[in-house]
Amino acid sequence: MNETVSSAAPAIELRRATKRFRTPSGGIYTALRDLDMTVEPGEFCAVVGPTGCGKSTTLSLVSGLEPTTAGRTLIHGRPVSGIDRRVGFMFQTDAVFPWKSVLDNVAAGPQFRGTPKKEAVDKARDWLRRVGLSGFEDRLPHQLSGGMRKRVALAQTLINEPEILLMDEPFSALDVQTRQIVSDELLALWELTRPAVVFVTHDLEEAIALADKVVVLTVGPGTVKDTFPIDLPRPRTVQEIRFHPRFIELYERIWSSLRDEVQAAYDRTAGQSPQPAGAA
Ligand SMILES: Nc1ncnc2c1ncn2[C@@H]1O[C@H](COP(=O)(O)OP(=O)(O)OP(=O)(O)O)[C@@H](O)[C@H]1O
Repeated sequence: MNETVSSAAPAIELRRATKRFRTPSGGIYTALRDLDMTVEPGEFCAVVGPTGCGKSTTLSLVSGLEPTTAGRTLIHGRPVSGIDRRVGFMFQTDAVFPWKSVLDNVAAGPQFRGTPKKEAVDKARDWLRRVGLSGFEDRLPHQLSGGMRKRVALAQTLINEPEILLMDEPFSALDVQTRQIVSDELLALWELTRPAVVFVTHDLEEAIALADKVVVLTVGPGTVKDTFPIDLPRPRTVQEIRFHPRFIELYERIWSSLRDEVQAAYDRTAGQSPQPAGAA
């Protein structure tokens, strides 16, 4: 495929993507089935769904951590074949070297990618400034608050200038106020570099406040139930956008789609089998 084709292609495309895992007892478990999803370059997509529906598995396919069993997963029009340098990740738990300073942690990514140390450190200093951590360069990660550690994680991820950013409940360990502040910082930084984002969350308010579209997955095997464009104005402040009348309308519409899936997942775990007969 030539560059013209790939630059016009969506940043991420899952086409009838199916993922089956082998279980410890030798059976097959279908986590995702025929999932179709597209994320355009620069688009912020949030994914919500009940517990165990395959949200993290979807990210694993896009990241190349797990191969797609059937169907296709494409990045910029090309099938994913392993870890791609254009893809950045941010998870619930921070990926830091606990013995390294904040500055060295942020500089580590570019250094691994071959940037000379001085240049990497200068760049790291600049990113720490952007996330409001100037003056904390010499601290060790455990000497920071949870919110500050998240800002380090943002700097660590964005310093590599990913074209695609995969975020798996990145702020769920934070208290509500800190979470909102860090979410605003994420939006401001996203506006600067505009990667395509897939943001997995259990929090529908967070999904609507951040995203350009919200994808609702069904109870497992996960597939796309509905996709809702979020036509709220930008720039947004997550603390305030939730008072917008349109926010409340969107919340009601999306929740009415999500509610049945959440209930079905709950019923399934309340004493029944992990997957209904014949689902695999
Ligand atoms: N490596 C694996 N082997 C077997 N089953 C797996 C594996 N990884 C995930 N699964 C199963 O696939 C299903 C989807 O898991 P996944 O973590 O993607 O769900 P999720 O929607 O992210 O869940 P949660 O909302 O609870 O974080 C789950 O039932 C899980 O147990």
